[in-house]
Amino acid sequence: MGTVFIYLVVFFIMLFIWKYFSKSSKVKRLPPCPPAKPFIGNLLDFKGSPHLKFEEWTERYGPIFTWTVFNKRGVTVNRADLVRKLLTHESLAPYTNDRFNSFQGEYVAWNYKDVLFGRADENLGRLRKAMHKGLRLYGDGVSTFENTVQRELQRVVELIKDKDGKDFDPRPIISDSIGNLISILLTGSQIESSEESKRIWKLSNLILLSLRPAFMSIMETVPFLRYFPGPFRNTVHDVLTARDEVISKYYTIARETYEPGKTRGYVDALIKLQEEEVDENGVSWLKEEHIKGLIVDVVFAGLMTTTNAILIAILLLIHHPSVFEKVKKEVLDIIGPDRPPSLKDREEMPYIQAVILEILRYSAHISVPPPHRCTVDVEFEGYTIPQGSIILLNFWFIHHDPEIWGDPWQFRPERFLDDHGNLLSPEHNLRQSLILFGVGRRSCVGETMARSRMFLYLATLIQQFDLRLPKDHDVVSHDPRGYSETVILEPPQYFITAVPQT
Ligand code: HEM
Repeated sequence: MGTVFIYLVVFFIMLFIWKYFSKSSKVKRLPPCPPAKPFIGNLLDFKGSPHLKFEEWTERYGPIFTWTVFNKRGVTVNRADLVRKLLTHESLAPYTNDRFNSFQGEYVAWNYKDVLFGRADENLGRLRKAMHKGLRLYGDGVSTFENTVQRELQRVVELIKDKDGKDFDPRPIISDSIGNLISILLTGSQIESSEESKRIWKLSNLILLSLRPAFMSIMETVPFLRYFPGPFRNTVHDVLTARDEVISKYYTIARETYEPGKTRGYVDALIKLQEEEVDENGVSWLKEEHIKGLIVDVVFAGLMTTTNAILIAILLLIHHPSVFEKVKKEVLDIIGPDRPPSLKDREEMPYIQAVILEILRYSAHISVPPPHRCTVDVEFEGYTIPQGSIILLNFWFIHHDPEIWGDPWQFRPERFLDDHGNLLSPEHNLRQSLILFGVGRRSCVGETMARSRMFLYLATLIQQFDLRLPKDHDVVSHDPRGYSETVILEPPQYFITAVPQT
């Protein structure tokens, strides 16, 4: 009874907020909007996959449309050239690259002390730089990274050989392996137990769940719901518990055992930066909570994105044996059967590069990246995007737009090659339409790492095995329209056969 009363009070407060904001809107011309219900707006439209709903709306309302959930307005942008303009044009970029008020930013990232959920304030540039430095993917860092991944891949190859040519589900092997790499990246040490792997996956899964548009809009409109018994309080509790477990494992221990002059991994590199970048009073701008926030970012953004990209890649390759044979030939011609693939090989391997681009385009598995927020009323393409609007980038449609791609539902790496088999230059129209890692001030900080890991994993698996459809299990479709309903898409469970290269 008490809970019902509380929810009724909440309902009336929200009704008041909605009325208040509806009256105070003095926007000139809004983008087209699908029909919305009084008070809740388009909330019910987001029951399923947001990216599929957005695809439907793009076909009906065009490249920019708007929607509401309670008093929150969202604007969705559905063309690569428009995304580029909105996020990078000098007259717009200062106002379109903030993130929005979020439960994740406030609670999970210690009041926006990270990059992923962090505000576009004076610290953002420094934090992005700190993250780049911590990831150490330049200079000597590249060979350290390469050696680590190569060693990890030897372990993966042995695990797959143990399957003895029988069907197996590659997810546990790949997800443990990427988890292991994250652990080595953070502290220099491997994951010690399956409990540890479960811990970082639990945190990532919970953050992913809390990123659903309906959940976020409700949490922003009525933040105090998190204090009342019910699903919101439970989610908040679960995410924070998982976050603290990860931090105590990766930050607290690294801090206690830190030795100046010795950099075991990302956490040490950040502690070192904290010691170096101090003002005249010896106080660093990089606070302990920033370091923790950056750890949460690497765990969440680094784990799910690449694991799913590699699993999608394997699924696509077993369904496209002619692509597999072609890429295998390139791997064996350039690298040969014995030596581990190295990042330098990439320059001579246009086909595998085209395959990786096409895997990421075809699946568009970051279907709707983390929302941006408009900090002032912005005039754009004849419309007003009102101050405070959430801006969502519809990467799903952008990478499947038939006007750009012609046959978007065909997996065809050749689309990224010219008549001589060379990779299209980054300036080519099609490459410009590919904005998988975002553009401008909030583009992906982990792009180099993600691309490098994908290359090394795929080149090694293709070199060492013939990857084929399963013999004794149902064949699962590779079509991304059937993947999970979360904002980072993941393929359903599937089985493969891997015959070792003789
Ligand atoms: C296939 C793999 C990946 C893809 C496709 C991808 C894609 C993206 C996209 C689309 C964004 C949002 C851009 C925007 O908001 O405008 C983003 C942001 C971000 N990514 Fe990635 N990402 C990948 C892997 C990674 C990895 C491995 C890391 C870290 C180790 C990472 C760290 C981040 C961070 C911290 C941000 C937030 C940047 C900011 O807000 O300033 N990502 N990524």
